[in-house]
Amino acid sequence: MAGKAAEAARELAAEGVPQALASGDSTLWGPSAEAEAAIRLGWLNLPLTSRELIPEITNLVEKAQAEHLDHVVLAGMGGSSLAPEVITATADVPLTVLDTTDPGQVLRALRDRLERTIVVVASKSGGTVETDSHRRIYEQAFRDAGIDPADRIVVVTDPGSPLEQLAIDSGYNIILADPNVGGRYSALSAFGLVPSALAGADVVSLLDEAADVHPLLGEGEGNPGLELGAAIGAAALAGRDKLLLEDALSEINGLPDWIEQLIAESTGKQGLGVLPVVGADPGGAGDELVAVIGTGDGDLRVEGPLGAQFLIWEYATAIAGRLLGIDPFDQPNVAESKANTNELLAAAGEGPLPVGQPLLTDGPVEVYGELPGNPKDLSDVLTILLNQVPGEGYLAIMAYLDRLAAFDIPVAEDASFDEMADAWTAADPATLRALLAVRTDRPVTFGWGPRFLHSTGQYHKGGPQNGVFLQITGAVAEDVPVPGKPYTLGRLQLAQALGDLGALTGRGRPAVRLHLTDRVAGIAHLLHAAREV
Ligand SMILES: O=P(O)(O)OC[C@H]1O[C@H](O)[C@H](O)[C@@H](O)[C@@H]1O
Repeated sequence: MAGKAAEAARELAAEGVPQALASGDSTLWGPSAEAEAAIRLGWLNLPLTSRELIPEITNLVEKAQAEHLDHVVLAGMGGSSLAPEVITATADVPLTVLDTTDPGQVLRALRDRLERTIVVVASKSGGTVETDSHRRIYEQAFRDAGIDPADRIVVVTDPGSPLEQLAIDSGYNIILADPNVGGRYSALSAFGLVPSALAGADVVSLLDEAADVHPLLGEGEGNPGLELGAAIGAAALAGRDKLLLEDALSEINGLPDWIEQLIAESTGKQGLGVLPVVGADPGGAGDELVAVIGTGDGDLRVEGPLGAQFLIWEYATAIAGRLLGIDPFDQPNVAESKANTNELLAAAGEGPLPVGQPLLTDGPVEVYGELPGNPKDLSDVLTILLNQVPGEGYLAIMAYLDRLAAFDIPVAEDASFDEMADAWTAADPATLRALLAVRTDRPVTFGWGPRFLHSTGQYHKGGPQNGVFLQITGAVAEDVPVPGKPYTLGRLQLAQALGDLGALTGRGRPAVRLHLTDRVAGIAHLLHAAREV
């Protein structure tokens, strides 16, 4: 394997690819990708060009500090929030990220220090429904509290987007991003820097870290981006196309979630692609490739501080894309689930969404979908799904739930940290990943919906068709209207789940939806059923 990676890197160097990529050559991915690539390579120079933003960002930060706005909320999906999440977690500064349509999770943010809240509305396209909904909800909440939204909303978007126009009309602070950078490559652009700086992270150091590796990107030797991209691309071509991302020993917090979007959306298309697997222990399957961030054992190790990591992984993804023969800058299948969601909402009008009849009900969990083998209960359903995963395939769990709800679980006042952690784990739907992973030698992934729709969702629909899908939705206790729209967040969330389910079943993939009629009891029941064999 190491030999194949080195050979691929040598060949790429002999063809002059590193120099061409570093100088922004848009022809590297073939004629059909050229037009898109021509407007998508700006990320290569962000360590230098983003410095122009620093005075503007510093002004914004000083103004927010002067007004004591210390609760920073970021509304943004995919590339518009994943990088700030890692940057702030690594810098250990608080940032509330809204990349959900879960009413409970949005209400938690809304009810937290509104009088000291500043909201960054970040959307490259300016048309993303989740972000648009969050903006509407916060505008209303500020007005209801007698606060002028123009004093509290900062917009980050591309020049010319509908959101820019709206922000101008509304008198919002606007920071424009470099339009020649795609969403998932935008970590070092205004999308990564503005919310992170407001939250208190040192973004100049981040740019410095990236600038340190920048000169290496044109090199044929000693180029970490070339080596990583050649290793990922050569491994995938040889059938090792499940990329396990390990960061347990790293000082960088949460980078695998950002890498997941970059790799899954960039490579998962035309029936090809590399599946990132986050949070899993290596299972020894023949198609696994283990990449370690910082220190630890794996097939690949990527060293360096966060700013450098961003640039190296972006460059590596562009290189892997060339080796795989795909366009690493488009996301052709993401729109499909969005279109399904819009159609479902429009067709239902004010009536109920077409959820269908449950196949079975097991306590607080309803099971929707078609399955072979006549399952009698939830335990049977999970066993059948695991058995359906093909030899080269994977199981994807997709939870359209509140990802912070587990922390609401009551714990005894004198509980130790370990006891608290056990209580959270027992209430966390994400625990299902590990419980099912021990029952199969195939990778099991976990994504929060709709967040993953802007990440691995592309791979699920555009990559190799060997996934098996387990959706989880939940009853809504308290819903949130979206001002100016005919739907609530809860309705949008369910329509998103159904829209994606339709896209998956339409491809003939096995997919079921588990609906928790009582969320807390349903998660406990589900985790219990997953333990039974
Ligand atoms: O920044 P936005 O235009 O709102 O886009 C947010 C996300 O939306 C889409 O789903 C794309 O597939 C992602 O790559 C992007 O990061």
